[in-house]
Amino acid sequence: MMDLLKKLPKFLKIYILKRSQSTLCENPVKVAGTTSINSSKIKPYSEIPGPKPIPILGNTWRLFPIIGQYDVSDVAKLSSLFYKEYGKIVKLSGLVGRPDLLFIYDADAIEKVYRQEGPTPFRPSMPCLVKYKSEVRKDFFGKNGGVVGVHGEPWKTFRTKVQKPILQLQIVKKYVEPIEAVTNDFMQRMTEMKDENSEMPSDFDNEIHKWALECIGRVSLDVRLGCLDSNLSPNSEALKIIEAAKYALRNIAILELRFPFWRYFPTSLWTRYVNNMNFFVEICMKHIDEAMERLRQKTVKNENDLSLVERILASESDPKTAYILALDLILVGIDTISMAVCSILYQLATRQEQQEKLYQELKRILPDKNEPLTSEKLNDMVFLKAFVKEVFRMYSTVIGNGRTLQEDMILLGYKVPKGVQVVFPTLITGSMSEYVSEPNTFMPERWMKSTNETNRIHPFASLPYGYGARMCLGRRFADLEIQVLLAKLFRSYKLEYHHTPLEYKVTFMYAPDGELKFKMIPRED
Ligand code: HEM
Repeated sequence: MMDLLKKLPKFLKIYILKRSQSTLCENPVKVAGTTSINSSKIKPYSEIPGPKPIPILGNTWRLFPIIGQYDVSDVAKLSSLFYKEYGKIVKLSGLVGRPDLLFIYDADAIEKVYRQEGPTPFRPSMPCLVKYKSEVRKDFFGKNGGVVGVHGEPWKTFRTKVQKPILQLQIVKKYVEPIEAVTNDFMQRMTEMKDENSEMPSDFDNEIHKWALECIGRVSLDVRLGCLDSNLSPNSEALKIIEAAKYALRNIAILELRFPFWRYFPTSLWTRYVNNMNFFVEICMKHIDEAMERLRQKTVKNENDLSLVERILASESDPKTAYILALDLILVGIDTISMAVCSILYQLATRQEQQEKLYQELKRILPDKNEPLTSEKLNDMVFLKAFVKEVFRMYSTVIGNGRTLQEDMILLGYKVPKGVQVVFPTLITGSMSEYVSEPNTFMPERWMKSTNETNRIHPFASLPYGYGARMCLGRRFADLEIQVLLAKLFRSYKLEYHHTPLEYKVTFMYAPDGELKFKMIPRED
């Protein structure tokens, strides 16, 4: 078109350009989620379908850790009902004291929001934590609030300081051995815990939680916390940490699900929450100070020899960055991963054929089951990684993500004002036939390179770790921890499940709801 224009006489060029500008409003414009739409047909926000505001709903919808505003008890079902009843865009308004929620079940529209989120994306966060960081302990956090529950420039400044080391493959690779050591202790504990039928106890999920806690302690505090020891005394720091971890994150749901009295006066649950958070701040300071002392005593300070914590300490004059980073990683890096592991283990234990495939892959890469892991060996475990991705697609642990719009935007033909909280229901979009072929078939192979071209997956339909500048900061460590656990466990043992099939539910995250009494059978070779 431009080439053609160049060849025309000047007066004709001016005429054509003016005409095209004057008719711009009538021209089709590209709108996320549709092919094109006439801009005069863009519909007002008020016309977006959705349930009529019911005041009581406002009391049940509360912020959900990490991803935004959700009713913790049945959001997965509710989200699916919304889609069936209203279609690809659903507005939930009339929420008491909070902005509207806009659910979008369209991978193109999700892509548009992510791509236009700007340099400081805004993810709605847990109000409890926001209050704790910005009011209760303002003295400690000041302007250095970390990444979770922090927005705008303070978020960007902190994230820029820490994201290079935490996402650098060279650094993550260093943790294969330490995470393997934690995992060996966990497997030892599993063998001690199994009953006369070789089954795990009914609270096995708690043990997985301790493994996750031990892993995150090793990464963010440079220490073995000792949570996997079999005989923890009631006064031990490890036991206190295990208890506090439950209140720091899991019980946030209770605080935020009910009417938020804690916003107005300190309820007993709120006081407990604050005390637990204070305890975590102390733990982080104590272990980071010890790491700093070790670093001071190191004679050779070659950057490549430093741990994650040491790198942060070496690059910052104030240890506060390391304290606060550790706190944030602990807050969001335990339940996410432990619930994901519960789900992956359940899927493997109930899909014997696929477990056998995994075992064959592991046997090929690790002929001797006792040989140590390396990052190269983990890289070769393509079926293992594909299996995890498929679990995330069909049973997304974090069932969605969200962004608060910082600018007005046209989404699916509607003008959406800034300030609205857009929800991306990953759990639903990951199983929509227009984005994923054969969505209801559990097929890890779809994630493997060799799979044929007819296998489609829209890149924004299933994003377990989010996307863009605000994407999960711990994703490389999360992947590593999951891979190490699966490689070690399934190379040496077979897991079976012989009880009533479990339903998935959003209790805190999306995970099988019930006792994970896996039978653990040693592999002969
Ligand atoms: C399977 C386990 C995990 C899942 C599914 C998961 C998922 C997510 C998601 C969806 C987000 C929001 C991203 C966005 O807004 O685009 C997030 C944020 C975050 N995650 Fe993870 N995560 C996992 C494990 C971890 C672990 C182990 C850590 C710590 C080592 C961690 C640290 C963080 C942090 C610090 C953020 C906030 C980032 C920011 O706001 O700048 N996550 N995660």
